Amino acid sequence: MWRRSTSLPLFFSHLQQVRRADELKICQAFCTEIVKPPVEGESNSRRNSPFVAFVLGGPGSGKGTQCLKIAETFGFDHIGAGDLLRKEMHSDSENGAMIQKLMKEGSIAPSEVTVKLIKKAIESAENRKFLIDGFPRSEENRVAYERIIGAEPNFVLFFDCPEEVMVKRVLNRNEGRVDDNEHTVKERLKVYKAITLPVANHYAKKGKLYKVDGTGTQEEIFERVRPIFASLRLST
Ligand SMILES: Nc1ncnc2c1ncn2[C@@H]1O[C@H](COP(=O)(O)OP(=O)(O)OP(=O)(O)O)[C@@H](O)[C@H]1O
Ligand SMILES: O=c1ccn([C@@H]2O[C@H](COP(=O)(O)O)[C@@H](O)[C@H]2O)c(=O)[nH]1
Ligand SMILES: [Mg+2]
Repeated sequence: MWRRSTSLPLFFSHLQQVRRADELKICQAFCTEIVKPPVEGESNSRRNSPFVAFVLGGPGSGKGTQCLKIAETFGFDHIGAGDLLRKEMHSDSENGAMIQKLMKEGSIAPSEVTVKLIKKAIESAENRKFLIDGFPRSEENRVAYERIIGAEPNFVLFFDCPEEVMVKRVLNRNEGRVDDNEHTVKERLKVYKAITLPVANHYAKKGKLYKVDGTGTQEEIFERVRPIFASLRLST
C-alpha cells in the first residue's frame, strides 16, 4: 500500500530545508490533501490513490530531461503526455492523423484523448508515484483530468526559463520531432503563455506550485529539484 510516511511538523521542517534553496518558491505550504496522513476508516480508494506530480514549463524548458533524472533518483514513473500522444500518432489509431496535425500546429489535443492515455498509463503501472510531464496544457485539460481521475495532483513542478533559451534548446534537439522547427516553436510559445500558464497560476494560488529556475546545466537544475523530492519521504 502506498502512503505518506511523514508527520505534519516534520513535513514543515522539510519545507524549511527546501526553502533554503533560494531558486525555489513555494507559494504556500501544501494543501491538506497531501499532508494529511490516512485516517482510520478512510476509504481505500483515497488511501490507495497514486502520488502525482505534474511537471510544467515552456517548450524546451527541460521538463523531460529533469523527469528522467527524478524518475531514476526517486523511483517515480515518468509519464510524458506528449510521448503518449506521439506513440498514439505512430500507431494505427484513428486519432493518429489528428494528433500529428495538432502537434505540427503547436495546438493542444482534445482532453478526452490525452486523459484516457494518462489514465491507462497510471492503471497499468505497478508504481504508485508518477511524474506527469507536459500536462495539463490547458484549464480544460486540468478539469478533465481531475474529473476523470478523481483527484488533484499532489503538487506541480514548474520550470521557469527565458524564451530565447527554450527556443535554442528546441531547435538543437535533433530528435526528429514534427514540432521542432522555428514556426511551430513560436506557435507553441503563444499557446503556452495564453493557455498553459493559467494552469500553473491556478496551482500557485492553491499553494501547490514549486517554481524552479530552469537555466544552467542539467546538473545545476537537478540540484535545485532534488530537495523538493528528497523532502517527500514517500514509502513505495
Ligand atoms: N539545462 C540544459 N542545458 C542545455 N540543454 C538542455 C538542458 N536541459 C535540456 N536540454 C536539452 O534541450 C532540449 C529540450 O529539453 P527537454 O526535451 O527536456 O525539454 P522539454 O521541456 O521536455 O521540451 P518539450 O516541451 O518540447 O518536450 C533537449 O535536447 C535536451 O537535451
Ligand atoms: O497534454 C498534452 C501534451 C502534449 N500535447 C501536444 O504534444 C506536443 C508536444 O508535447 P511535449 O509535452 O512537449 O512533448 C504539444 O505541443 C502538443 O501539441 C498535447 O496536445 N497535450
Ligand atoms: Mg518534453
